[in-house]
Amino acid sequence: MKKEVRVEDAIGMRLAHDLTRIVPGEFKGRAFRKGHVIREEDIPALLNIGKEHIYILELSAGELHEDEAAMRMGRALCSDQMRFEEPHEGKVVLQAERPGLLKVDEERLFAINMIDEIAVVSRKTDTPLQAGDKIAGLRAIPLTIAEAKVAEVERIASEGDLFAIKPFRRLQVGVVTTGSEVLTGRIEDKFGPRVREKLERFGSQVIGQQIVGDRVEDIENAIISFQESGADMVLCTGGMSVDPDDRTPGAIRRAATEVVSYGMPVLPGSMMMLAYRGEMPIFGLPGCVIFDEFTSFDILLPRVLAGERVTRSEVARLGHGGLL
Ligand SMILES: Nc1nc2c(c(=O)[nH]1)N[C@H]1C(S)=C(S)[C@@H](COP(=O)(O)OP(=O)(O)OC[C@H]3O[C@@H](n4cnc5c(N)ncnc54)[C@H](O)[C@@H]3O)O[C@H]1N2
Ligand code: MOO
Repeated sequence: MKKEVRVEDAIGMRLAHDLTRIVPGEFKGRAFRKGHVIREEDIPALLNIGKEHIYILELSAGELHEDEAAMRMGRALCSDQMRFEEPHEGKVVLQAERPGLLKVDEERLFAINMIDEIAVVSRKTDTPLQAGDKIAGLRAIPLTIAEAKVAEVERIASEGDLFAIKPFRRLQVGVVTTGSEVLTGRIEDKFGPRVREKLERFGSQVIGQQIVGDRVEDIENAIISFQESGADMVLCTGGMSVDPDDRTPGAIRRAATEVVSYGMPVLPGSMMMLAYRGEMPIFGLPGCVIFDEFTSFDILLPRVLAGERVTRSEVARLGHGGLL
């Protein structure tokens, strides 16, 4: 049961929920905490955030306060390597405790959000996470909610992890840089530092870089020699498009035992190639990876680092939302 009381008459009463203040561009957050006992000096501040009335609450059996509902959903959905804190403004946030690739069971998330008055809002599956990153926000929509709805969330959650974090492997990576302009020293190599920085963010490292020209055999041999000297992955840079000097795709084809895809429905990064030589992934990185902050490489690299073997049909699915 909830009853409305004018703020002027509410001195000495307890707030039934957190109250939010928003100042555009400056502040959005909790102005008053649930349970706060209203004092005479609070009244102007309450009126300033538009509260002329407050609720006085008496929960009936089978009814939960929004904070209790959020806490119970937090406990049900928090899996390994995640944490959450007490609710703020009726919402609990799940956060990653370690870096890794987020996996979301999309169908069961959908089932939970089909429960009326429940909102479980997550990052997209396959999002790379750093420690401390948010994974999901959980809340009941009304101030009080039927306990049965929260129990249904708990039932769906008990079928297995709705959210999981796959750790990143720490790979030893070889870089094969193609292009006569780099080999002859006409221009300075910009690919090496670029991919080194991307890999280090995930805890992997470049064990060597071979600067070769545009000859197919040289590119192929460089890939094979990296594998023989213990590389877990090889990145080939440049020479991925349609000029007569663009020989990298052909060389990767010769070194590979499986070509997953040459070309991806992602822009930028449509000229990227992914292949495997045995278990070792080989990427062909087009020139845009030096230039653009986020490309198809940034979509696939975290998945490969999390130990997933990417398939052709998964690549094809990237077209939806692939215009970055
Ligand atoms: N007619 C077409 N033009 C282009 C196509 C196409 O399909 N048809 N594809 C476009 C796409 S997409 C990309 S991305 C770019 C570049 O593709 P490439 O991987 O073939 O890049 P390169 O030709 O090797 O080099 C382009 C540019 O970048 C410079 N470069 C290359 N490597 C390095 C390096 N290690 N350090 C610094 N700079 C480097 C190179 O000198 C060129 O200036 O093609 C589009 N065009
Ligand atoms: O599509 Mo390219 O490989 O710019 O980006």
